[in-house]
Amino acid sequence: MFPDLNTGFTYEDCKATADWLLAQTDVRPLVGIVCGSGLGGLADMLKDQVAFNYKDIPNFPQSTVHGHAGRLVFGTLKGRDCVCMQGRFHLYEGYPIQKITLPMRIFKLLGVETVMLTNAAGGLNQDFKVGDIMIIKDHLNIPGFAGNHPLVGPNDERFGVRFPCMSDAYDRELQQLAMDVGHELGFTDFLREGVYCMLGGPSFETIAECRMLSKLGADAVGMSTAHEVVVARHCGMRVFALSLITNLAVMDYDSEEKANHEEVSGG
Ligand SMILES: O=P(O)(O)O[C@@H]1C[C@H](O)[C@@H](CO)O1
Ligand SMILES: Nc1nc2[nH]cnc2c(=O)[nH]1
Repeated sequence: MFPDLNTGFTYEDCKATADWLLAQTDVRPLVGIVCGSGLGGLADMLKDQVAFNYKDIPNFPQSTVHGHAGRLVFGTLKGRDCVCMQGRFHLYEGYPIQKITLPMRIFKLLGVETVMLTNAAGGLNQDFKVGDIMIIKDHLNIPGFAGNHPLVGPNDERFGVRFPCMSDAYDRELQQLAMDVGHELGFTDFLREGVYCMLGGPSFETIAECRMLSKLGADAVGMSTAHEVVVARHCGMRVFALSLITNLAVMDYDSEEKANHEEVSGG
């Protein structure tokens, strides 16, 4: 089920994959998009699509999660060349973290300059409602704290430096632009900003864990994005990211609410 589990993520491997893709399409994307759980419909907005199933792309992992179609879609959005991952990879699927972040390096080698990531997340901030959209301003990379970090291992300087800075991980100009456009479009009531906390999953959080994460400063919790952001920033791409708040984290022992993937992925 998981071919090439521990291989296929060196610079040469990533270059071979990027060159293979560039040979099959005239699209030269400057923007790369990652669709979170249940958000794959974003890819359908691309015009003049050229799409590849992940299973046909050399070195690519396969999507194993319901709500992640497993297609890389090239096309145009408002006349701009884009590439879109209709489905991403998560730590809990069993792949090494270097493998699940490989698409960020392939984006870079395709010519992508800006990455836009989306995810489904549980709201920890007591002011949040289901359906809110949170512009991510920062993250807590909890697997990274424990050493499960995508940049562990030999550093290839062709991608980036050994010790990349992360205090500017989320591009402030893009955050402000999104906020301004959101207000203009009348999204003020459900547009938020906050800190996203990545956990490994696949279990949802206990009540004590949710309370702890909230005290640590997280506004939303999920199982993705931070590892991709670290790799995208390491190789110098600009990053913008959004969480769709699909459920509210259970913080109270009297609550009857239970997080579940159907609610998160919209089906
Ligand atoms: O890919 P994302 O982060 O949107 O997926 C979220 C987190 C888990 O993979 C899943 C939980 O239902 O949705
Ligand atoms: N870990 C986690 N991931 C999610 N993805 C969507 N909702 C949640 C949640 O409540 N917790």
